[in-house]
Amino acid sequence: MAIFGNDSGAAPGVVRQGREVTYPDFSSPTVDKVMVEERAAGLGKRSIKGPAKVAGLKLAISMMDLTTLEGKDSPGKVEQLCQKALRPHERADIPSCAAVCVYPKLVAVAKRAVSGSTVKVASVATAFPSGLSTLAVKLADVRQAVELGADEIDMVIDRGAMLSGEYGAVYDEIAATKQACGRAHLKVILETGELGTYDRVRKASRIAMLAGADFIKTSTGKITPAATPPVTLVMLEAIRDHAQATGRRVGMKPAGGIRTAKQALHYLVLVKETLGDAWLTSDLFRFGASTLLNDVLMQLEKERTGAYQSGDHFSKD
Ligand SMILES: O=C[C@H](O)COP(=O)(O)O
Repeated sequence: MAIFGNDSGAAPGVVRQGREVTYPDFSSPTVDKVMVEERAAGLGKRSIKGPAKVAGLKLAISMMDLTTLEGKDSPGKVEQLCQKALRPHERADIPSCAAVCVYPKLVAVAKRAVSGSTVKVASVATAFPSGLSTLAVKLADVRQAVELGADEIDMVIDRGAMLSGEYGAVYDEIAATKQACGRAHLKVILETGELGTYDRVRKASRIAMLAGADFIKTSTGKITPAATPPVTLVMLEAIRDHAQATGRRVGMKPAGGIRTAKQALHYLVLVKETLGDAWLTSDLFRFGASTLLNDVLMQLEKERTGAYQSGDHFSKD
């Protein structure tokens, strides 16, 4: 892994808009690539069967941000998504999803559709997915989504700034976005597939948490690689260290490319082994996924009936 020449983040005493700004210490440990990949893969080999599998799959549903982020999204599609998040299956023992995740323009539709339920409305904002707008436009995007009723905001970090070592700028933008969120929870998308190294993922996680992130999230789902077990493990370790140092529990959201029940169970094992049972709740762990739900439902029906049902049995995600 690349090791940064100067790992201490923005130097104290940076002058911004005529005043001197002192940043927190952004230094973060170097990640051992081989070890993190081996550990992440090893934790995926656990065999989870029977009641433990059923419990894990139901938990995964209750932690899901059921997502649609397509240019062709419409009020009708979002209403359908909300119905599915509210009641994923006719079986009464299957929980609702944690949230739906939509573009700002569709927040009001989603909010109406889930009103009176526990399902939250999350909105991507800050010129998702590239983030390449001015800060003023990005903050306006956030404020508008919150005014429309978003309970949670999924922002993207400035990857260009992160890659060129402008850590103070990354921090400032997250802190400003947190302020613009008001009562809404902030999830900070690192877009790990563009950060290039685990060391940078680890540092970006630290910067996001220091700047006030309620959750850190791997990816937009718009580029490959998106969420992977090793990159998630790196972020979980950063969350663990932050909690130990500050007492603050930050949540984790792997997102993008998570499509199977088997993958979901693997992520749950990573969380349990790194952060413990305290994080096995939708307040501290979410899956961002557009198509995972049907596979999880199919596996749950298989556990109940002993046979796979055809995909036609489930409404399309
Ligand atoms: O935040 C969630 C992602 O955009 C969903 O990605 P996915 O379509 O690969 O599941």
